[in-house]
Amino acid sequence: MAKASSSASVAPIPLLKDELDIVIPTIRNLDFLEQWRPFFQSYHLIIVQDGDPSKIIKVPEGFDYELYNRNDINKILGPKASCISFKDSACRCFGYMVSKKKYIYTIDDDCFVAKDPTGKEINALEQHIKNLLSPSSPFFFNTLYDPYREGADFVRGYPFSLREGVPTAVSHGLWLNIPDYDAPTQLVKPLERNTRYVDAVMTIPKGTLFPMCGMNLAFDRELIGPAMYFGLMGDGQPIGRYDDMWAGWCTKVICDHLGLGVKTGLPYIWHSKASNPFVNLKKEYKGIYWQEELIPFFQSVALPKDCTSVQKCYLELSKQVKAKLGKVDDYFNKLADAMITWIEAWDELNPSAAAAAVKLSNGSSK
Ligand SMILES: O=c1ccn([C@@H]2O[C@H](COP(=O)(O)OP(=O)(O)O[C@H]3O[C@@H](CO)[C@H](O)[C@H]3O)[C@@H](O)[C@H]2O)c(=O)[nH]1
Ligand SMILES: [Mn+2]
Repeated sequence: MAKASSSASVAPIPLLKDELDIVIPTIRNLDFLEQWRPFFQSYHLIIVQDGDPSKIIKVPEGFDYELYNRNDINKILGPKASCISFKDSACRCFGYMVSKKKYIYTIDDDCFVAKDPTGKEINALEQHIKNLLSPSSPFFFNTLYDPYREGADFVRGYPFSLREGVPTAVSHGLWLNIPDYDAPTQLVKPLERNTRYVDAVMTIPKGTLFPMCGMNLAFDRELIGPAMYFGLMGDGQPIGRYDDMWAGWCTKVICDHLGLGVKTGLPYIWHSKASNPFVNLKKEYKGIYWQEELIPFFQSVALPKDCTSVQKCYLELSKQVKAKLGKVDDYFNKLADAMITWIEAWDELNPSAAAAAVKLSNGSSK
């Protein structure tokens, strides 16, 4: 007898629907959400409005969101608001701090739904969630890339003792169309577009830094949230467009120390707008030569064994920034202080997580 099978077309419940916030930094109306509606509508949005707080940001109907402008940030954080950048996408990290969810996805408002080589629309959020919910393999490189992916596995010679992997803290997505190039590269190659879709997700090996871009990024807020400070950028600061880079370097050395994983690759988004390369050059230029000292610094960072929580790691990192980078430029002394303010503000807004971190540090979590 033919097997009767009827399944009412019940829409699957979006993964992590009540455990993930979408954080969007913005200076413009959020019409871009229309394209993301099928993928984002079930999730709560945290909109961080930068620039003039009196400007009204239009959000399309039907989205569940909270919006914070500069007045709100100042009211909530008081003097500690000084650690949140103004007039730079770095302001987005305020959204990470006020969220109460386990996971964060952050996306820029000029990023749209991309299509894979078959022409299918990419649900970037779903792929990030898959990346975060499956382990990472930072201690030994798997040449077939993500071994936990459908149709892949660990290759011959991969130690079985390492195949359990470690928890994934960060999922770093990529971009079709406008690549995230620095200003000099953008100036030299104004027409270059990224058309290459690489069907891979890989763990960034332990001990290796990477240039983390904030425009299509997800992370486990409970595992690594306090390290995702996007620094002092924009208005009144000597540098911009190094917010996500700074956060990525701090995050990676702390993930390496705590045995957490960072993945990069899928999903892709469609980055639609090239920001002005001349404006970008003005923002970036100090970072372009400073980073020649910053990278060796992060490569040489050693965190003490008793740094068992992200907060403790981050405060230790702040000390080392002051001691070793303060002589590069006084900006790093200010940044080191702002790193401390960020942790104080984070713990103030997240007291239970802070208490758990202290318990962990005192080893009293037995
Ligand atoms: O002063 C500002 C400027 C912009 N924003 C919001 O931030 C993101 C990114 O802005 P935009 O797409 O205009 O700039 P890009 O150069 O493409 O951004 C890339 O460089 C990084 C700079 O840090 C950024 O993370 C990358 O994505 C948009 O949502 C703007 O609305 C802002 O909040 N304040
Ligand atoms: Mn952009």
